[in-house]
Amino acid sequence: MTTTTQIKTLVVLGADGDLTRRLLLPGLASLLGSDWGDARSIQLLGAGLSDLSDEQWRQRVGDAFGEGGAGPRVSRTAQRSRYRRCDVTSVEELESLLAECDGTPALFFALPPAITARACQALQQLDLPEGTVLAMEKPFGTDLAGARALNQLVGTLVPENQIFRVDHFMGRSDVLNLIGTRFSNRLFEPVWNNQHVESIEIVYDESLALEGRAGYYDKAGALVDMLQSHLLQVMALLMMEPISRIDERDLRDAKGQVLRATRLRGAPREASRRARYTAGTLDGRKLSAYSREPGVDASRRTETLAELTVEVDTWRWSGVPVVLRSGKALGRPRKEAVVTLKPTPHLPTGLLGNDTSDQIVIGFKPAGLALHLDVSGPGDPFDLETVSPSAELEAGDLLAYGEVLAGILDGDPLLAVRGDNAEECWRIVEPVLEAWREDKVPLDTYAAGSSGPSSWS
Ligand SMILES: O=C1O[C@H](COP(=O)(O)O)[C@@H](O)[C@H](O)[C@H]1O
Repeated sequence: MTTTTQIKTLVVLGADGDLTRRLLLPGLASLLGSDWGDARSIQLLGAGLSDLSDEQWRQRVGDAFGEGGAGPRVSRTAQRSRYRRCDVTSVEELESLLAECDGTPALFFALPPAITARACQALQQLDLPEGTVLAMEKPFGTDLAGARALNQLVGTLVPENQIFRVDHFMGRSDVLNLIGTRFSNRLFEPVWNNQHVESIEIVYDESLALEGRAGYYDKAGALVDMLQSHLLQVMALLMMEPISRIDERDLRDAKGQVLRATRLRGAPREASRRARYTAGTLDGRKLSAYSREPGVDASRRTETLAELTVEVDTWRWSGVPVVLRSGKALGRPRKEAVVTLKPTPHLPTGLLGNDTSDQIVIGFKPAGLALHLDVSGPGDPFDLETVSPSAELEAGDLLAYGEVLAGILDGDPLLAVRGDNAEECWRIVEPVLEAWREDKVPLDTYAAGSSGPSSWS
């Protein structure tokens, strides 16, 4: 179900922050420059603690818009946008901000969870215009109890379908491709179960290091930054039951069913690994150890590489290990979901088999699709070798944040994370967070630029 009121003003709370500049504004520019922008216009109102004049703000918007796509419509929105200095935890200041909105607003909280919660408490004192939409960045809360409390709080402000818990992976065409690939080809569904699948791996290994984000990252770590949010969403799309239609209810119900059935494959000691990078060389660039990065509190023991093995307890998936892994400063970036099939029940005697398993690989950044199959090799036709027919896929027209913003501004929560699903993601990782806090799982190390701890291979 979507809201019927049209959003007229996008209010960015935390407009002076890094996320707004790096992701949100370029995403908005890509949306305004698309067909969507032909039919719709939007007022942009930035709010933050910095003292910025409208002119300074417009300059920032113009620069960030330049990264998402220029064009007259895009520059017009930048030139008309306004900025207000605002303490978002103050009822009076929020009230004046809302009074400046033209028509129904979408409030985008580009803020840490604790400030978002305080801003929502302040909003409880105000009457929000009918149809107001609230959009919140990840992480949604900092643990299960926090996510539950935040869900209750935002639930007092607007109905669930007007709450957009943003996960930009859900706006990425290479991730949404999981739906198209799975459900528009007969090839995959018959083997998409524990009778045929041996294991699943969802990996997002990045060569990016901290990129000046210590203030946020050091408190989150790889597990919360990537697995708790993005990779569990990818897993839910990859493993959900076929849906009847692309609508928010079908899709979010199907994802929820997977998430509710997901548990760690054993105790955290067996089902999780963590590591942190030490000094090394990446793409010819010398990187210092994570612990020596400006803004890092070494005593916090934040991991920069996290791995979890989970299982989805359903008839379809029971017994299949699912490995989720993501890390920073890795020498061999690898961003993909790999479905490994079981060996055939019998290889005809006389056929010299490869001992590799068939695999279906769905690539993210770059988007792609590959199959690894055994076929007759050169020379002796009964001596098999592995081939990998593959296709590179084009990226979608919109940046991920553009896609996500389209949903927010149209009031369609299809790509947003529903409250119950956000809580499930915390429930899944909570035992690991606790075990890591209590140091029950060793913190391994790897050199920046390597492919991870040597003991992991
Ligand atoms: O949300 C995040 O995602 C990025 C990876 O996503 P991408 O679309 O930029 O490839 C990750 O680098 C960052 O740490 C995390 O906060």
